[in-house]
Amino acid sequence: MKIALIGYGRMGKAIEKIALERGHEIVLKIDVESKDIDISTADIAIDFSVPNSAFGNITNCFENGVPVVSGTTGWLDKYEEAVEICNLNKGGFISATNFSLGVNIFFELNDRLAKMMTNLSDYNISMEEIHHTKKLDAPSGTAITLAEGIIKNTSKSNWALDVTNTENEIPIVAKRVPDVPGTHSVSYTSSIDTIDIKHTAHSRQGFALGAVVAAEWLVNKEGVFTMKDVLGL
Ligand SMILES: NC(=O)C1=CN([C@@H]2O[C@H](COP(=O)(O)OP(=O)(O)OC[C@H]3O[C@@H](n4cnc5c(N)ncnc54)[C@H](OP(=O)(O)O)[C@@H]3O)[C@@H](O)[C@H]2O)C=CC1
Ligand SMILES: O=C(O)C1=N[C@H](C(=O)O)C[C@H](O)C1
Repeated sequence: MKIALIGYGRMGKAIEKIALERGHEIVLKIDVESKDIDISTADIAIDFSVPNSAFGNITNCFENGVPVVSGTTGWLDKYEEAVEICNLNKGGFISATNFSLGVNIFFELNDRLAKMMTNLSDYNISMEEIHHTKKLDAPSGTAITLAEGIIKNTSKSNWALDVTNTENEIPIVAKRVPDVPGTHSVSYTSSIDTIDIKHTAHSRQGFALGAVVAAEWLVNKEGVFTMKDVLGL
């Protein structure tokens, strides 16, 4: 595949390495300085950039017939609008807050646990995410997806950052610690015990490999898909 990388930071570089190892070609590297780029020379674009550029770059791909795998977080309030533009252009799109196999299994586990806890009102839910200090958004996209999984399956109606004692919201604590690739945990605490589930990424390799696998899966397809489709979960 001829891949355009949108964003050539920590993730862009990790994706380049894995894509080359798997026999793909990087034909474009797009960053904030890029001007007059002809994206249509690529078979697919992989976007890991910044929240305020993602929507424009992604929809530009759809308008030029290039499918997109996007991992950028912090812009997803415009996701439905991007989906509409993808469908209008008969494009291909996968956006995921986390491309690693492990986290996608963790998402399933989180949904299942939330279902089991639905009627157990003695337990208080809380979440924590820990990332490196260069991260622009908080809470992480992965934490928001986990919270959405809990909201879908319990009486909680929202999530909130750094709150205590809330009836309807899931409290999320976001910590920033040098060099941490991404750690997420969900806890259910009662006076008797605590149930914790936790995912710890040891590097960015899982995110990058998942994004390249998603691109290989999407390249000749039309439609809007998720990592559940890619992984058959
Ligand atoms: N879904 C997933 O599995 C994962 C998602 N992420 C998400 O991916 C995103 C990128 O993360 P990461 O690589 O660590 O961040 P980096 O800051 O290392 O990389 C972002 C890159 O985007 C570039 N950029 C800035 N403006 C534009 C623009 N207008 N067009 C294109 N590129 C631009 C930056 O360039 P410059 O430095 O010159 O400003 C930088 O090279 C984040 O939103 C992060 O949350 C991260 C890991 C996994
Ligand atoms: O910015 C990061 O680094 C990460 N971002 C994603 C997120 O916001 O969930 C995924 C991963 O945790 C790393």
